[in-house]
Amino acid sequence: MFTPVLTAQSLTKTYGSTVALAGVSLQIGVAEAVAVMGASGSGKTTLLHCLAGIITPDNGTVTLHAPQGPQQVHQLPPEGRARLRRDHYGFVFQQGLLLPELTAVENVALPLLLGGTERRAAEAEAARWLHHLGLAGMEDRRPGQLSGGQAQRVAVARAQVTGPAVVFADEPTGALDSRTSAQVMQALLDTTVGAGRSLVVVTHDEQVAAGCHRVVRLRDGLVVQEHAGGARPAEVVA
Ligand SMILES: Nc1ncnc2c1ncn2[C@@H]1O[C@H](COP(=O)(O)OP(=O)(O)OP(=O)(O)O)[C@@H](O)[C@H]1O
Repeated sequence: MFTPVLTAQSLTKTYGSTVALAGVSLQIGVAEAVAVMGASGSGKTTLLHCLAGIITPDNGTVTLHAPQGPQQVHQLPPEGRARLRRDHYGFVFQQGLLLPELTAVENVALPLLLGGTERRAAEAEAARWLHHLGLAGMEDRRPGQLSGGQAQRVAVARAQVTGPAVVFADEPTGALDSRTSAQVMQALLDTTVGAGRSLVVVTHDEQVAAGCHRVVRLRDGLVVQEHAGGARPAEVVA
């Protein structure tokens, strides 16, 4: 049975005369991995940012089906969207966006500290995630002392540490070779859909999309194709 975690309806967004989204409707299911693909400029990042409450659409609605009731993401003021992102979402970007002056464990602990968790507990939980992602022993390294794949796994750990309902990833493997890319994508899938969470991943990489349940293709700000990816729910849902 398909249970939606996120519902977007008729999203539009323009920047001056550029139409980034021309009316996109999309549902993301609980424990579903959805790849968003399309040519450069087709609106992928704009869609991800609308779903994630980073920006608001000009028109249309985004509803997060949170345990405490539906949240109208598009109507929230900036501070409400910031809270929603902190409480319900995780993020992984192409370059990881780790803070260079913090160690791996401090980077991963950061979302918990911002949410009010005490430092010792936050760092213990962060270390647990690093261990889970095969990074035991790297806790005290700074991002500059990690390989690209290791840094991305730290970013995956940071996205998961608060137990978000949905993880958004924008080209999470874009800077990696294909073998490392496959490992990072597997880590993302294991820690999201493998734990009952949802994943929305913007990618140009067909291999990454093949690991998802569903692939949505955009052109000129519209969904022009939607088809199953390579993953079957029964294989990845714990
Ligand atoms: N902040 C902005 N200001 C002006 N135009 C923007 C802005 N953000 C996006 N755009 C424009 O909106 C359109 C869609 O951009 P978007 O980044 O969503 O595309 P994309 O599919 O993610 O592209 P890419 O694959 O190159 O990252 C593009 O024409 C882009 O130039």
